[in-house]
Amino acid sequence: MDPLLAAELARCDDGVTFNPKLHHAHSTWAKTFLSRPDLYFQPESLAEIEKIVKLAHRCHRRITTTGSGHSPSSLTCTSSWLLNLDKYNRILSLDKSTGVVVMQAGIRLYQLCDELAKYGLAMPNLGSINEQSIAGAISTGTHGSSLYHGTMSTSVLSLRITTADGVSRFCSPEEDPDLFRAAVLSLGALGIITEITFQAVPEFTLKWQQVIDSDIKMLNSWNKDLWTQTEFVRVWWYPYTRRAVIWSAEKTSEPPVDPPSSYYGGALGYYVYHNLLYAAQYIPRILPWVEWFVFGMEYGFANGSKSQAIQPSRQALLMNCLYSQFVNEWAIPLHKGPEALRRLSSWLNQLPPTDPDYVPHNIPFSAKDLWVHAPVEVRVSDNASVAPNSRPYLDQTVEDGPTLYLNATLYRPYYHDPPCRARYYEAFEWLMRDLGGRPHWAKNFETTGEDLETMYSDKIQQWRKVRERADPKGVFVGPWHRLNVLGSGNTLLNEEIDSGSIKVSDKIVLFSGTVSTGNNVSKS
Ligand SMILES: Cc1cc2nc3c(=O)[nH]c(=O)nc-3n(C[C@H](O)[C@H](O)[C@H](O)COP(=O)(O)OP(=O)(O)OC[C@H]3O[C@@H](n4cnc5c(N)ncnc54)[C@H](O)[C@@H]3O)c2cc1C
Ligand SMILES: O=C1O[C@H](CO)C(O)=C1O
Repeated sequence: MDPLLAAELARCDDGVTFNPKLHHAHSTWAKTFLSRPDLYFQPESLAEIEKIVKLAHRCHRRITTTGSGHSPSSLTCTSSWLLNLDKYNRILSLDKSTGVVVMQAGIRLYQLCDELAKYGLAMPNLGSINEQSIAGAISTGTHGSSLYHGTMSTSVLSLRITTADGVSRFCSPEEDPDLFRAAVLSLGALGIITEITFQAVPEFTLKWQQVIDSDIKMLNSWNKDLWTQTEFVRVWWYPYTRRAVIWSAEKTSEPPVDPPSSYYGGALGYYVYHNLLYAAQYIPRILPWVEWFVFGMEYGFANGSKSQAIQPSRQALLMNCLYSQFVNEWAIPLHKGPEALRRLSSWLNQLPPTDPDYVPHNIPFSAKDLWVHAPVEVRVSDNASVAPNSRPYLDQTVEDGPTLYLNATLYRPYYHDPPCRARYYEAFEWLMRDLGGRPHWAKNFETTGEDLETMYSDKIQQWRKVRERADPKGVFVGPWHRLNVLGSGNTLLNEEIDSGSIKVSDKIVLFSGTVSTGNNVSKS
């Protein structure tokens, strides 16, 4: 054991458990980053959490908190101390009449949804999955897809956070609003969120339908009723076939109806798709055909094909995210959506000016010989009406209007990096920046801290000020934070410089051979 830690432990003989695990391996869900923390903690009480923080502080160690490791970037990677709240996940109180629920912050969203359902309550919205912890989900700005809802953090009424001095503090829009606005989207860099008070809603059932059609039809309805036709709407856009799946859902009191099943929709489709993507690693030019075939088989080859079902919201809002993937998601003003998709299509498809869908894309990178499996997830959210004293400083959504999220997904068949990713993402991010966008904090963006600083201007400065007050020595700061949100200031006493994260690439078979990237986190 580290002699400094041994001495500090001997000094604080307080009977509180301090029980780290050694040799823990932590990886992101997509297995794009792997790290081996020195010590791994799963505390079961607040006293344990506070003790870990105090000891880290005194021993000049950094603490990273991870929920379910679903952030696709290296945000949760560390070679120092890693803490997870899976055993600190109980509901503390629940008021059925007001929908106000207080919970320990490690609770996973599926556990929360199950608990709420017992009392006739639900989360107002969900993203694609329910694996995340509530603290992890709010800490990166997780969102679903609805113009009638904001990001998940907009349902947080107050929270409790253990800051670097080992003291747990409450904050809300009324009580220490600065701390609240910094902590409600903190990227783990302020402290350990231990408790969350959340506004749930009466449980609801959704009647959804999914229609596949031409993308032009979708773009033409953009400014009419595409996003307002029902409370929840999301779109998957397939650029090579120029088609789109529109999923829309409305509350109903009708009895449940299971989604339709088809011989292809289950395991068969899953493996066929996976293996076709794998084949495309060797022959990338088949990707437009793969897109046509896979989505034709899944949703129908004819435009206008439909499917529908009626399910509880906690099932209906989820989707199967399939395989390991890179995700590069940006928030741009909603009204710029048609321009964004048309320019991306013109670039990706290298459309000639004679093509009816052609627009000048102005993207300064070539798409020649570039083949990517490029379904783009198209979603919306609206934080514009959130009161200024509760809006997160690092909120990536559009300040004064509805937000469009474009998510450039790239699957990694059997954990192999797809070809052309670097050039595709360079072009995609260039376009997103050109349209005034900001990246989703959790995802695989390449834009650097300097650009981010410009995008957030005074807000990032305000966030830093509160962060410094909560954690002056950098107990919660690692290389991802330094690169993306902390700027070029002095290295802090506890700050982790070498994360020890390991980059996993297609040259390496996962876990049977890995390469350390040396002193700094490197993006996979
Ligand atoms: C398959 C898949 C689907 C997804 N779908 C969506 C989606 O639909 N919409 C969307 O917006 N995002 C989506 N995401 C991203 C995901 O919601 C976020 O990455 C989320 O932050 C993950 O939560 P987590 O519990 O796994 O947290 P982690 O990834 O483990 O951590 C995320 C951040 O939270 C911090 N953190 C975690 N717990 C605490 C705590 N107790 N106190 C302080 N800080 C803490 C961590 O330090 C880190 O900075 C998806 C990701 C995947 C892999
Ligand atoms: O990060 C994400 O992954 C899925 C897409 O597969 C999703 O909806 C995200 O957001």
